[in-house]
Amino acid sequence: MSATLSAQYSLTIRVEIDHRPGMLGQVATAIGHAGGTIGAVDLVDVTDAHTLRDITVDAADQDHWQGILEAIEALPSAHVVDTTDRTFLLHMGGKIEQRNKVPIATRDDLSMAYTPGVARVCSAIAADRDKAFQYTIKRNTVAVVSDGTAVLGLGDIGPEAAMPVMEGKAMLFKEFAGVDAFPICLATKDPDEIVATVRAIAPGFGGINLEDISAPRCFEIEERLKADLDIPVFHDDQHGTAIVTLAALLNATRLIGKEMVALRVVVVGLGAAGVAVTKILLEAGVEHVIGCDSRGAVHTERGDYLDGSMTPIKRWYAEHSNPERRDGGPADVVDGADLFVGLSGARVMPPEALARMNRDAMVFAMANPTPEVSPEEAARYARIVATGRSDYPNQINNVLAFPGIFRGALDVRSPQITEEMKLAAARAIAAIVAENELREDYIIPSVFNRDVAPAVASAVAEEARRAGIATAGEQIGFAAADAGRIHAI
Ligand SMILES: NC(=O)c1ccc[n+]([C@@H]2O[C@H](COP(=O)([O-])OP(=O)(O)OC[C@H]3O[C@@H](n4cnc5c(N)ncnc54)[C@H](O)[C@@H]3O)[C@@H](O)[C@H]2O)c1
Ligand SMILES: O=C(O)C[C@H](O)C(=O)O
Ligand SMILES: [Mg+2]
Repeated sequence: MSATLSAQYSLTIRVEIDHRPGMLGQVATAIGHAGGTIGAVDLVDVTDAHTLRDITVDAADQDHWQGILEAIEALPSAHVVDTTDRTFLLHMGGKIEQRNKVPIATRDDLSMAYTPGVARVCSAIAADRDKAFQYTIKRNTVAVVSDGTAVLGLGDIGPEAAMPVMEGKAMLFKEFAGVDAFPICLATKDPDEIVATVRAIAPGFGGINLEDISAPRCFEIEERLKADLDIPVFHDDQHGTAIVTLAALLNATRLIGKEMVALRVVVVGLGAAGVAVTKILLEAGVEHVIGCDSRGAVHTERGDYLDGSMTPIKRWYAEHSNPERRDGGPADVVDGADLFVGLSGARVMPPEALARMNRDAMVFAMANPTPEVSPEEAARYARIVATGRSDYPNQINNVLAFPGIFRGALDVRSPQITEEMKLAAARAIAAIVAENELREDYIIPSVFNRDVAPAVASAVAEEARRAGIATAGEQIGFAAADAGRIHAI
């Protein structure tokens, strides 16, 4: 079995096995021959005739599961009683919950936390709206808002189906930066309604993280909310991705010894992420980019540019890229490129085409959950390979950015996240990988590196102070989050 085994496809198999010596060994051997790897083995029940065991097995995919189950069933001494998909089990009832920070055990507790005492706090906030940051969850709370239209690379799957991803983002906010985040999935795709809804819920939040809202609506929604609200609004798929991609590229170019200005870059997928990545690369000094949407390379002589049917953001793209006005799909325009950036969908890039890239080629194939080209295949042609996948080195994922970005912005109560704050975040992520640690398979820190979010937070807060947009001087975040509670001062 050459396919990658993954905890994503971890199955607990309840097996009834004849109660005789060596029978468990037969089951284990059958699973091994079918290519599964065994994790935990638990004894559930024993009778004179049988043992009942739960055997946890990692597989490559659902077909592989089937093969493993058939291999067990083929044994005369064993019988599969039940199976549990551990990924679904983990999602049972959702992944997050709300918790209270103060006890409500006595009448006194109640009269302070709730009426009548709470009324004095309400009045104080009514007299000075700013006090909401001091006496409510606002100071540490972010809304993760999606309309379910561009969920990972799964596309428009609707708000209910988007919830597991948004709950996951909320977990990551809490885990890496102590930020309380709420998943909010909206049953509308209308930009006016989304903007009105987010504006209406904003009083309870210290920041708005837009997530998995498809292009081009995401650009307008973010711009309008930024203009309307006095708290940071950040579309993660645009800016989180851009920041992390730039961080990876800063280190990759250091390793191969090329300047940004000399790079020829091909970006495939000109949605939220692809456009934002292009913009940050241009800000960082890249000059030569070709972008491909699903109709091929974008340029100012393409039919939809000439007849005016191209969207405004792609018109901008056409005017800032592809100076030679090259035509064709990703496999055509990748000739002579130094960097391939994929932010489109599964397997859109034929691996052999990567052979026509320049020496020391870099391939960042970032579509989730399945990249544009498998990293194993890309590694045959490219010197540096990165994907959004967690089971391969160089995982480029926006989780390296958004927790620390919001931590830093909340800490200093910055009303916005500026371009300079994004660049500071990218440099902070890149700098986690020390000069002497840089390698082809280590251009970006692990998403589990606990130094990343604090480094990003302090770079972002520092930049906000430098720009004079920090409205609170004290860093309150990590210490308070570690203590599990934030005290009103
Ligand atoms: N690794 C990360 O951190 C990360 C971050 C953000 C997005 N992504 C991934 O990037 C992809 C795009 O996300 P998005 O938020 O920009 O979505 P989006 O819907 O805004 O954009 C996707 C774009 O890809 C284009 N596309 C689809 N198939 C294509 C093809 N064959 N050739 C060229 N273009 C094609 C679509 O037309 C669309 O414009 C998704 O797979 C997502 O999971 C990864
Ligand atoms: O959700 C992720 O893991 C990354 C990104 O936000 C995506 O939409 O793919
Ligand atoms: Mg996303």
